[in-house]
Amino acid sequence: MSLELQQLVLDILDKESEIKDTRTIIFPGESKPATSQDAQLLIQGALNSLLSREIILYSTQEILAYDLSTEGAQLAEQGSHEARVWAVLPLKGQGNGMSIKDLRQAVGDESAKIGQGRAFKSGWIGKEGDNLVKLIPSIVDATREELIEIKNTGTLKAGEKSLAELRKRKLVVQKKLLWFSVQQGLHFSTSIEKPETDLTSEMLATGAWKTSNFKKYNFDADGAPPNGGALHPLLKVREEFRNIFLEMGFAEMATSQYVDSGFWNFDTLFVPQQHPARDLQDTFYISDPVESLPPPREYYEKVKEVHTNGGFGSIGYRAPWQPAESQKLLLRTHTTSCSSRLLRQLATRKGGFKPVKMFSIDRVFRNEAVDATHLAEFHQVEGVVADYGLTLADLIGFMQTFFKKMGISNLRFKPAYNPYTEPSLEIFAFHPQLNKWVEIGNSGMFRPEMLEPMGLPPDVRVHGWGLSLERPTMIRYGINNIRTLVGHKVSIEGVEKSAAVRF
Ligand SMILES: N[C@@H](Cc1ccccc1)C(=O)O
Repeated sequence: MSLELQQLVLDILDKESEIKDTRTIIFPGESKPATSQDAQLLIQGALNSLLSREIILYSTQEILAYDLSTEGAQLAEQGSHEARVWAVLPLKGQGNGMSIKDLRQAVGDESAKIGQGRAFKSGWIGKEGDNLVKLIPSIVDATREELIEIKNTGTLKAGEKSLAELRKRKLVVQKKLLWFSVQQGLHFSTSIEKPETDLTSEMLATGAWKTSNFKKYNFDADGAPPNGGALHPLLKVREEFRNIFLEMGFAEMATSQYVDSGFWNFDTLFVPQQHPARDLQDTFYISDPVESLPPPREYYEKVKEVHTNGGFGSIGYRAPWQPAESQKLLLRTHTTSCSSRLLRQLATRKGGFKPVKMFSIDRVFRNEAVDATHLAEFHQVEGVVADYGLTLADLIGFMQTFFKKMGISNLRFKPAYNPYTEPSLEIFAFHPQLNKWVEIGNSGMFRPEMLEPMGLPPDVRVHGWGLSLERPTMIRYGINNIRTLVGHKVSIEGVEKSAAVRF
């Protein structure tokens, strides 16, 4: 229809150079002009399309008009309430009149109620005893006539007063009527060419773009809403953890080294060089380059000494030291390598050691067989507190506050082993759906063998705790298979099930 209408408008404009009032347009196949508002809106659609190509110009004209309400439309059809009351009553002097009950039956409750009053006032009806009679043999139903006039013309010749009265009676409503005046535009032509909307590679290759007519870009049009752009669940949960740490007065530490040396990832943490976790099966070693730059000499010597011969009350591992182990390049297996760097910085900073609370949330890598609960790369959330005279009770207190802010208040701690902490505690929380205690993190007080070679004062205690970002994210979003978090969703039933019980 729009194309047909566009053509019609152009043909009229071609003949008459202007359309003053679009309500004069006769639609194809019709005999009368399309004066209705619906027709004008159709015309507006066609005009907009022509306007966008500057084929025409148009201005919008607006008038206030009146229309019948539902009740008004009904009265226009059946007659006003008062006329209907008058019509059913017998004329005075012919019989005994009609009882109110019979009147109600004849015209309905509403017409009987409203119509009686108005008919009395106009002197159309009167009483004969308890009954009603009509007083005059004929009436003019002015209300109905006015309503019909409004229906046909949108207004009343009789003027404002009658209109106001009908509006008060809620028989008519006001509405805006639109129509348009149209002129020829800059690119006026009577043939409608469908303009190109895209510049294609074919047009470029053939040179057709030079003569093509392109649709003007409409910078005011609302774009299609994109359905992407949401944050990944891991990022949302990371933000929650970050906020908890910030609320507790922690600052974020630097975690930029995905690739680190055996020295920072293991040696500084007093992880023995023969520890199974260093094994190729658990750690991704870098093949090119194989070696890191040499570690800071003086510190390196202290770390080596504590590993091989002990010190600070420790007897060390008394195992042969292999410098090559320290300089192996690897993908960090935990963010505790970053905590170690941070602590060494604190020990050597110019103004001397100051207590800190720091956290990190970042990616780590382990050479693990991928299954529903394990990935070869995941994220760790780690908190570290360094201060004078901290005790195990402080660590437990910190973790209780931290996990409470995550909505987990029922914690248990189990003695565990980390090469770099003593005592070490695994953190368990009660999972109400699984109805059992599940491990949610690992923690401990860093050993003197780790802290003292760094040069931290001997009465400084450091404790830390760590957990994965993936596990709480999976719980929060009801995800059973960790692979769902990193792309393709694998849903092998057995895998999903075992993942669910393992939390
Ligand atoms: N690095 C430990 C977590 C941890 C951090 C700090 C202290 C103790 C433990 C892990 O990978 O699980």
